[in-house]
Amino acid sequence: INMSSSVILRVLAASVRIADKSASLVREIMSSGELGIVDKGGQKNLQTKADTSVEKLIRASLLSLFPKLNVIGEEDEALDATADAKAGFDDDVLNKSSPPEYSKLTEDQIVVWVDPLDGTAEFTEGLLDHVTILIGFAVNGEAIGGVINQPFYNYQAGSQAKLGRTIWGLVGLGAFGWNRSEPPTGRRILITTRSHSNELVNLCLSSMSPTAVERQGGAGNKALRVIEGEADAYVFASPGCKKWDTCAPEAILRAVGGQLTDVHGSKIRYDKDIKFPNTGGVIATYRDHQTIINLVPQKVRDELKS
Ligand SMILES: Nc1ncnc2c1ncn2[C@@H]1O[C@H](COP(=O)(O)O)[C@@H](OP(=O)(O)O)[C@H]1O
Ligand SMILES: [Mg+2]
Repeated sequence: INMSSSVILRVLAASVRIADKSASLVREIMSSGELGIVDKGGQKNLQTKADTSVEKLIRASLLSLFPKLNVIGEEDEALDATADAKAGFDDDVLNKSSPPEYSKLTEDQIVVWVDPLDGTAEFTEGLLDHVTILIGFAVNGEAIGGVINQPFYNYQAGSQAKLGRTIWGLVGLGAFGWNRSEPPTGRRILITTRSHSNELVNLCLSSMSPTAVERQGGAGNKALRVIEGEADAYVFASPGCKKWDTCAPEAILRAVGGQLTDVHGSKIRYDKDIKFPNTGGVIATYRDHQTIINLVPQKVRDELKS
């Protein structure tokens, strides 16, 4: 390991490898057929053995290398000392040079938001390409870097296709591992929740005169669809998403010039002592963010306070 790399690049390089190991674990649990589904209460709020085992793996691996990081995860599992923490570092990340603004960051300044399995409801239903593993990094309350691993990418592409992929990014450096198809001008495909819809969510969508509305699981998955040009905006007028759902997606969007905010267009904060829910909802775009924000109806603005 190149110890001359900045801390943020080393944390990212480790996280890319940890996310890879996590993806193998998720695929193993899926093929075992024993998902161990637990209902956490509320609307489609599920947990599986994959959520808890992956969170333990990510937590143990990161903290064994960087003990001063602030790691916050969806499942809040106690640290499992038996998790094999040796994942190594990704060379492609280490070979980049850190943007100057982050070169002096220290471990304790970084807050890591972990969603071990985003799109859990869809995972239990076999909609495997909606599932992602999210590791996001925040500094001074802002999402600055992240990893999105899609463990079942290509699962319908035949047995020759390589299963799974990793997208990572850092603001000021860019994001890697994605491919954009430029959408036709004038199109407005909105992408939103599949399993957490309600009247307000639908009111917001219908007020935006969409060309089409797609309903898919996962905040990570939906952000990727926007980045790659399959959808024009991710719109979720609900307080149901949490910081671990949006930190990595927001950082990667920002790294490629996009935005992820609440429905008022205000930045989401990721300080270590912040409340978890994104009470102002979520809107993400690759471009023309303000155009979408301007279409949010007053009733939605009134009901979703930042
Ligand atoms: N009403 C709600 N209650 C609980 N979780 C919600 C929710 N609305 C959204 N979420 C969470 O936000 C993430 C994205 O939601 P969706 O897939 O519906 O777009 C999911 O994360 P997890 O799958 O990691 O739990 C989901 O559980
Ligand atoms: Mg999630």
